[in-house]
Amino acid sequence: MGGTVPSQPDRPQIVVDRLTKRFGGFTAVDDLSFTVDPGRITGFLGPNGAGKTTTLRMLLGLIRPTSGTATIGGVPYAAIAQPQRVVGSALEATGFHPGRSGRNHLRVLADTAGVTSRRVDEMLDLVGIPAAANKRAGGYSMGMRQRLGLAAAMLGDPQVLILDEPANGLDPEGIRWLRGFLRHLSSEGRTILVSSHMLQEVEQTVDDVLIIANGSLVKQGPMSDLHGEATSLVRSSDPARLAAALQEAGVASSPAGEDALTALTGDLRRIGDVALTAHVALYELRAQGADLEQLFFELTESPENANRNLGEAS
Ligand SMILES: Nc1ncnc2c1ncn2[C@@H]1O[C@H](COP(=O)(O)OP(=O)(O)OP(=O)(O)O)[C@@H](O)[C@H]1O
Repeated sequence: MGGTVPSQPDRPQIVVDRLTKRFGGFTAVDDLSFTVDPGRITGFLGPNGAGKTTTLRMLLGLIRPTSGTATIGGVPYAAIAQPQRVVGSALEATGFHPGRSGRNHLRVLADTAGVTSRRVDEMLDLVGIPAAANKRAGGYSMGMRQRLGLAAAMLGDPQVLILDEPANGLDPEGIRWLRGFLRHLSSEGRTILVSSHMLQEVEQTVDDVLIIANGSLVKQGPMSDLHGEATSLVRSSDPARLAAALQEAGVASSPAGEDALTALTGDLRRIGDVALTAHVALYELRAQGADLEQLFFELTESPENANRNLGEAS
């Protein structure tokens, strides 16, 4: 706070550079570096205890790094003049006064952030809990508390959103809603960082992934790189001919029963295009999906194998 305040770029990037946090002799975050780009949803993934929350807390200026830096739009969080207008965050779905209604909770925050109370009602609408606005937040379900947390994060109309496990406690409908919500915000060019301890939970939500284990980065890149590990089941009129055509197109495959192949790609369009060109009729074409659970396990349980497991992906 105080001093000269550098102006924030319109589309701020998050940059974490050699960030380390030790608690006594224990290293929770270990020389971690990554960037998070605007206009994309980035999943910050790792098993329980990997150091995600600790990293987010340093990013939000709540705890001090042992070494390294974390900046948003080029400056540390603490140096941002009106942080709620630049960065919205929801670290955990607690911290609500249980006796206070959702609306009153947001009003208190709106006052602090210098935001009109009209915006409070707009945000309650935005997150889909207007009917619960006057109910005690203490009686909210986990999903409703998550939505209230998102409403709070969005109060200042921030360009950057940092959310810790926002899908926790949401039912499938809630997760689908969250996906649409975040997608809309990222399409407006906002920078969105979302943590999760389950890759599958955010598989269809995020554009990019950052995977950490034991406080260190094991993988950063587009989600499609992980999907690149996928395979597809292809049933067709002429599997041998299709296998040859796929091979020519650089896609390996192996027989999978009578009229089927397993192709080593999750790119269904590509298979469809190759089949069309080869004049092979497709009877079934379905992504079998990378075994994300297995992949996540391999990445986070044996970081030294990460690059090998992911081939060229970086
Ligand atoms: N204040 C603290 N003092 C000591 N150790 C801490 C402190 N905060 C976190 N840790 C430890 O640091 C490690 C990383 O914790 P962190 O909460 O960042 O992990 P996480 O990836 O967010 O996990 P989870 O998904 O369980 O929230 C854990 O082993 C945790 O016990």
